Order: sequence, then structure tokens, then C-alpha cells
Amino acid sequence: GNSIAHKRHGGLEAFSSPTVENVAIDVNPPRGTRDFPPEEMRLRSWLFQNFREVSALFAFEEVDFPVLESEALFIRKAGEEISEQLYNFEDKGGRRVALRPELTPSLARLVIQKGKALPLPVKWFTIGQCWRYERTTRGRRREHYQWNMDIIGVQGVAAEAELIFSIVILFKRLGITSSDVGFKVSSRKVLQAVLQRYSIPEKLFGKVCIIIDKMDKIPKEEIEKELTMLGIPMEAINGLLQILSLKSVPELEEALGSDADAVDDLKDLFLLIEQYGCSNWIQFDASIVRGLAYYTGVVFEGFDRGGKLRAICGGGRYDQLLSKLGGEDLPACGFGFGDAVIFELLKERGLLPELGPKVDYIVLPLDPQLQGAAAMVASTLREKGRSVDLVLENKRLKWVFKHAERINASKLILVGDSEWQRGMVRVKNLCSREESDLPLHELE
Ligand SMILES: CC(=O)Nc1cnc2ccccc2c1
Repeated sequence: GNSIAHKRHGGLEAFSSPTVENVAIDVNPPRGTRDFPPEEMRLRSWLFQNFREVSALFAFEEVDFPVLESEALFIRKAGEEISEQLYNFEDKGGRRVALRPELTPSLARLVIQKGKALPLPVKWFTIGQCWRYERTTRGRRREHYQWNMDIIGVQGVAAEAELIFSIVILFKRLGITSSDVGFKVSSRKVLQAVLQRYSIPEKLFGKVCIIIDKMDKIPKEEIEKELTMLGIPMEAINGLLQILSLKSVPELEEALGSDADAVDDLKDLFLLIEQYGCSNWIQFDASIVRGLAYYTGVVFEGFDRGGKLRAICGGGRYDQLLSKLGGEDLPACGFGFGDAVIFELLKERGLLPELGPKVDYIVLPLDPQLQGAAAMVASTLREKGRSVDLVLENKRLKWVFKHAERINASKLILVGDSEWQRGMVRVKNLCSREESDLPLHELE
């Protein structure tokens, strides 16, 4: 890391001599993690504020969980990347713990904890930092923030429709249209139907899904090899790969028969989507499986029509997750929306907002004796809800005007002796340049 010399402050030169007690720390954050200085933090807060407002529009309640969970919550033997890259360790009490790689298991844990006392349907949202430990060879990030929305206790696909619609509203708020992005929708019941046809044991379902999900990342031969290693006969593999290439529900109906669960779900869902007026955002794509083992029904992902970016968001139905975690099963569905790809999309589309700092007032005591008076002026304004930057040191006007520009202040209040004696202060509008002397109670 690059050691820092505290040259700016007199008397701290000691730091520049790296003796044992003064070794300079590495000023960069740990590998794969990010700092959020003000400019980046304003963009993040802007995105998260949109997440929150959309969640409120859909009457979801905010929840939160510890970033640290028992490792057992995420140990799944389905070959998922998210489990293989778990940021796990043994704590000082000898407990096996992990930084959460996703939010859904924590949400499921809280639902189980609350048990039958919880009125259904549960509609909860959260925005949380998730972690993975990747071999640094790929230099990819080890943390990201995810917005999650989940509906627990609703059997029908009206729940999935609501979740997809909430993301459409989010996109619209960010200025993203259906010509920029779309949703690919399918159902894992398609895979289930094919595996049943070839009497593949249910317990292989999760593993098969995870292998199939890698279809667009690794060569077909590798997919076939991994499926063969699970004991799936070539005939079944060909059946799987064939059905995954379908691009319309009628084709799917042709292949599975009209009484197939998967067909019913998808017909209901596409009808709802049409009634909602969102058909141009959403398409059926049988190749969508998603990379989490616990999905059991409808799955969907938001994609960039330019084809350059990874999935923007994704989700689906997970009706058996609660029982897998030892609870009573409840129908459940949800999605995760990460904070990385969306910014790449917004940047590419020129949709990043220009967010600068904004302050209503700067208050400047014209001499040190008036610091208290200036503080009183500042608190009067703050009690009225105005943002005030109170100058805390004896600064020259030249600095104050430069500072006002930097923090984008609207007005400057000069607390001067002669005015103060008359209970007045000098207010300077930094846009119109007009000035006036006002009594304290007239400031707004
Ligand atoms: C593009 C990106 O940052 N992805 C990312 C970054 N960190 C993660 C951490 C946990 C799980 C998934 C993650 C995904």
C-alpha cells in the first residue's frame, strides 16, 4: 500500500518516520472493496432513494439483518458459485460464520423465527451489502449492495408479476426504457417436467439447474460432461438442451403438453403482464434458469438489450427454501438488484444525474468575538430546517467566497459588529448578488 506522509499538519512529521509504532497504514480499502467519498456516495444515495421510494409505492416494509450470519445458512451442496465463494471463517468463539453472500436466506430465517405470528402476505424489502471471497486472480469486487424485494405467502404468479412491475417502475424512474432493457422470464418447472419425463431423481434438481445456468458461460460439451457425471443419461440431456432453446410459450406447450404446470404459470403470468401494459418489457426465454439452487418456479432476469452487460437483476419463486432451513414451508418469491451493472448501464446511456453538494446558508462571523453570535444565527436557521455551514475559523472573505462556490451555498450571512448591535445580520444572495440587512426573526 502507499504510505502517507502527514505533511499537511505541522508537528505530525513523526508519522513520516516508519518506526514500529508509527507504521503508515495502507490508505486503500481492502482488495475488492470500495470507499464511497462524497461524489460516489451521492450517486449511491440517489439510487438507493429510488429503491426505497419504489418499495414504498408497492407497500413493502423495510427490514434488515446482520451482515454476519451462521455459515450454515448458506452451505448448500448444489455447486453454486455463491457457496463456493463464501466469505466464511471461524470466530473467536469457535463459531463457523460467514459474511452474507445474498439476503434471501436471512429473510427466510427471520420469517421462520417470527413463525405463525406473522400475518401473510409478508412484503419486505432491504438494501444490504453482500460479500464473496473470490481468488483475486480475477480482480473482481468482493462486495456489492443489493436491493431485495420478497413476497411470502402468495401461491399465484400475481406475486411474481408485482415484483417484475416494481422493477419496471424503478427503471422508468431512472430514465431507462423498454428499448434499453428487458426481462427474460421462464419457470424451473420446465426443467422439472423434463427430469420427471426421464425419471431423474428429484434430489438432483438443484444441481442440474446450476449446471444448466452455466450454459452461456462454459462450452456445451462441458455442460454435457457435468450432467453425465450426475448420472443423467444422454437422452435426457438432449431433451433438456432441446427444450431450453424454446422462445415462446406456445412452443413450450407443444413440447410439454397443455396441462403442464410450467405452461399454466407462464400463461397466467404473461396475461397479467399484458393487462398491466408491460408486454414490451418482457419475453419468455426457456434458457433462463438463474444460478441459485433454491428456485422452484418462475425465474426472471433483467437484461441490457445491447447485450454487453451482465444481468442487471434477477429473481424467482422459492417455495421450498423455508423447509430447507428447517421451517414450515410457505410460498415465496423475490428478487435481487445489484448496485454494479445498473451504474454501467446508466453511464452508457448518459443517464447518470449531475449531483453536487447543496447548502442553503454559509454563516460567517466577521471577527472571532462574534463566533457565538454566528452560532446562534446558524441554530435559528437550522431549527427552521435550513442547512447551514457555519464558518468555524477566522477566514478571509476571499476563502469564504471560494468555499461557498465549492459547497454550492445559496446565501451568505455576515455577522458583523455594527449590525449585530442593532440585532441585524447582512444577507448576501450568492446568485443574484443582492444584499440586505435583516433582523434574525426575518431569516427564513
Ligand atoms: C459486478 C459485481 O460487483 N458483482 C458482485 C460483487 N460482489 C458480490 C458479492 C457477493 C455476491 C455477489 C457479488 C457480485
